[in-house]
Amino acid sequence: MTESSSARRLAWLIFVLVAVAMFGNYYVYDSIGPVTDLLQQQRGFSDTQVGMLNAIYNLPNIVLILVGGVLVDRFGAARMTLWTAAICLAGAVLTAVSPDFTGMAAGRLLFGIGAETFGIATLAAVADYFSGRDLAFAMGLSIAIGRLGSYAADMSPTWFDSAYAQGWQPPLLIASAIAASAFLASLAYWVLDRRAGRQIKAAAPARQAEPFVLRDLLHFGRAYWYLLALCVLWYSVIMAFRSTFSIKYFQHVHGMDLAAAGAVNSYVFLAAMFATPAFGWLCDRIGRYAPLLALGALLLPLALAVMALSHGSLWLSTALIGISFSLVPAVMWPLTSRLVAPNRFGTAIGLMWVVQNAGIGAANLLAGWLNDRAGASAQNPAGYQDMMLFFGITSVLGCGFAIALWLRAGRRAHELGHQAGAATST
Ligand SMILES: C[C@H](NC(=O)[C@@H](N)CCCCN)C(=O)O
Repeated sequence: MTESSSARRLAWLIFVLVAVAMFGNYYVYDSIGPVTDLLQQQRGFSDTQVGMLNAIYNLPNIVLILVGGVLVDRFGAARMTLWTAAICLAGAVLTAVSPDFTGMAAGRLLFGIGAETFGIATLAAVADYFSGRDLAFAMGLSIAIGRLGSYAADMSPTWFDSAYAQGWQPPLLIASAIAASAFLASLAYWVLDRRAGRQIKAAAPARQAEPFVLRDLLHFGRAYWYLLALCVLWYSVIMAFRSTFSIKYFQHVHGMDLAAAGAVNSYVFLAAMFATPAFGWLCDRIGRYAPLLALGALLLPLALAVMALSHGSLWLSTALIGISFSLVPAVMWPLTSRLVAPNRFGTAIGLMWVVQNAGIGAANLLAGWLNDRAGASAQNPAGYQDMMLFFGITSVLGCGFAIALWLRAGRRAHELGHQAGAATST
């Protein structure tokens, strides 16, 4: 076996471990939704308390992820994946075994503190081991496996029906067991990284741990700031609409029942599992990041317009959202690794996710307020127009930043081909 083929095997072995860890992390993140009803029936939790179990995940991250990103650059992806997987495991166990709401909320808080930094560390791990040719494919595949974790959590009432029949606790203990497997995979990754990793890390320049200086943020090029703006605007719309309001909107405006509305929503997730790595692969092959990103960003306002203006079947708008939901993440994260120096990748993502978390929170609040103000309901479907207008304007702005990035790429191609040896066309 040649040195490069054994290096490739090791890189893919590490990828499998990181992907198992990501699956577990996304599963635990989405494990509260399916037990909501049981928590309300058996423990008497209110809607606000259940909402708090998810909101408390985002709250610390509005500040903490930047620190997490800096720590990833300082201590390396493998060590931070291991530490944060341990924090996530502790959080998942505390959530599952706590006798009261306060203990469960503390568990979710702990999980949230670990989970977003874990997300940065795992993206950095993939960037460490995959160079230009496979980078977008490997990142797309790892995100897809994370989405599979979310999908598995949504399907868990069917797959683990006997656990759900026993009450709220067994499903959360299953989530803890999955968090434990994520921790073991992170431990194995850390061991492998220490033993052999240094020889084979991608052709990219190695990360040199350097102290963080606030001034470094100013050295990110203009293309990075356009990407950050797109990240905030696009994720705010996609998360607030798809995860919070879409099912209700499909029921009230398009006359669907709950099962049909949920199915339409889940097709987007399902499609993303296959399409995200496929788009990553395409991106690696043609090396044109900026136009693909602009296309993905453009499809979101188009999908919303089709949805709001037509009353026929939702297949076209669902397909457009599905492509956007797959294409934008498949391009955005590998592109970020090209826009900044390797030893600032964690910091760059951390900064993007700080603003992204705040944006998603604000978009959820504003959309809910617009619906309440207009009295949106099944009896008053027109009441959803303001929300759709808000999502439409926000996504058009996001698309504007994607186009600005593309135009910038034409003039400053080197900014988008940062990695040595990477395909530099944009
Ligand atoms: C890779 C990207 N992740 C994020 O944007 C995270 N800030 C949020 C992840 C939430 C589930 N753990 C993505 O999933 O597209």
